[in-house]
Amino acid sequence: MIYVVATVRWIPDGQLCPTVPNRSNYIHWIEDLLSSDLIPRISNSSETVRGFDIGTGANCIYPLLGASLLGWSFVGSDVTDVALEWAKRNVESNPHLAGLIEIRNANEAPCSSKSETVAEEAVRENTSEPVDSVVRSIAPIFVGVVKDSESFDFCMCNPPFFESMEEAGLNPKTSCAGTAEEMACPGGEQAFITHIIEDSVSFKNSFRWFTSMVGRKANLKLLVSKVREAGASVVKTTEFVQGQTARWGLAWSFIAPRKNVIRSSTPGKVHHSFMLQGLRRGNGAFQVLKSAETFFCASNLSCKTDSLSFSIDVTLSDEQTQAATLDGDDLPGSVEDDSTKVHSTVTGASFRISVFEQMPGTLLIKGSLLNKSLSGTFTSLFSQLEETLKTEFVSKDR
Ligand SMILES: C[S@@+](CC[C@H](N)C(=O)[O-])C[C@H]1O[C@@H](n2cnc3c(N)ncnc32)[C@H](O)[C@@H]1O
Repeated sequence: MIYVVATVRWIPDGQLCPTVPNRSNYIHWIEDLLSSDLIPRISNSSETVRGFDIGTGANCIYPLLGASLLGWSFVGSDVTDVALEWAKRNVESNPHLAGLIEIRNANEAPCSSKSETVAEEAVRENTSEPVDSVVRSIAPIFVGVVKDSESFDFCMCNPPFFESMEEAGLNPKTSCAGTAEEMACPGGEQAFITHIIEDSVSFKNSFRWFTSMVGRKANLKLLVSKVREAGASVVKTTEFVQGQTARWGLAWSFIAPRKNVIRSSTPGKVHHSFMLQGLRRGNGAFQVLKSAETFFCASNLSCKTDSLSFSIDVTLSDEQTQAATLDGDDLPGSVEDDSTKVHSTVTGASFRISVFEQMPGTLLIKGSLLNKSLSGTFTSLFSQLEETLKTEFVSKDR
């Protein structure tokens, strides 16, 4: 089991208390985006994945999760003194991660103080100005915060979703603890994310992926069209469901997609995940890991279990690989250019299953194909594993 080896120790009274499973689903979606071969990497990017968290909040939850789970480095921005001060405290209270996380004040960006005053007044007065006019009243997102020479693999954002605290209070699907600055901004999430989209055009070469969480499905549709109007070359969306709360993920990029990426006819992905929620008493990551091992051994697959990292490397023998290939499974995304096709002799296909504890009683099970072959076989085995583990460990009344 990989514990979330970061502590969010400091959250002042009234500030947003983060629910971890939804936050880590967003992180893992970004991980999938980064590992997809849809768009190339930014050429000058280093080995360590670098992210920018817009509105990191007092809890600094995304940088702490991303750094502890995946070793990513982050710049986290915010605009309120409370958020900036407490985010720094949270980073300092995790000395093993401190070198990976930098907190920046977006209000120190040029021309921000006037905008902030307008924005704060609008939230206080609960004005419902048209989105386009309030967008300009939101403090800078990237301008003056991202340095000229910098590049990031992605940005992420959990935006202030509402126009006012009254609106936040009316939404039964929202756990509303949080201050006005955290939860609301003039124009709500639509204006905030529109601001990110507009800024992203000027910073198109500084980020590989721009992403944001979206709280309302109706806004998602609208924002997708704004992203297209802005000239993005790739747009992706997803849905995150956690208990009663649904959120959506929006991602876009201005980098040209790889030319002639041909998907093989076999459907399959290189990463899969599912959650085990409401584990029966007495069960935890260790029992789930052992049960997953038994499942693969029973299918005559070779397993190497690492109880320290709570992962299993599963390998198909050459014969099993050849048999699956003959059954029609192939490379998930063979790259073809005009003149050459990449052929591959598939041997010893393998994948890794990892068990992460999200919170007591909730585990995230992740599967990653290690050598990108036999994605169809991997997909099918992973969905059988999901069914087996859910039947064994999760109460039926959930
Ligand atoms: C909903 S909270 C998210 C906090 C944290 N990321 C989380 O997921 O719990 C939104 C945050 O955005 C910050 N914020 C508002 N305008 C901003 C801007 N222009 N740049 C950076 N942060 C901003 C707020 O102060 C608040 O901390």
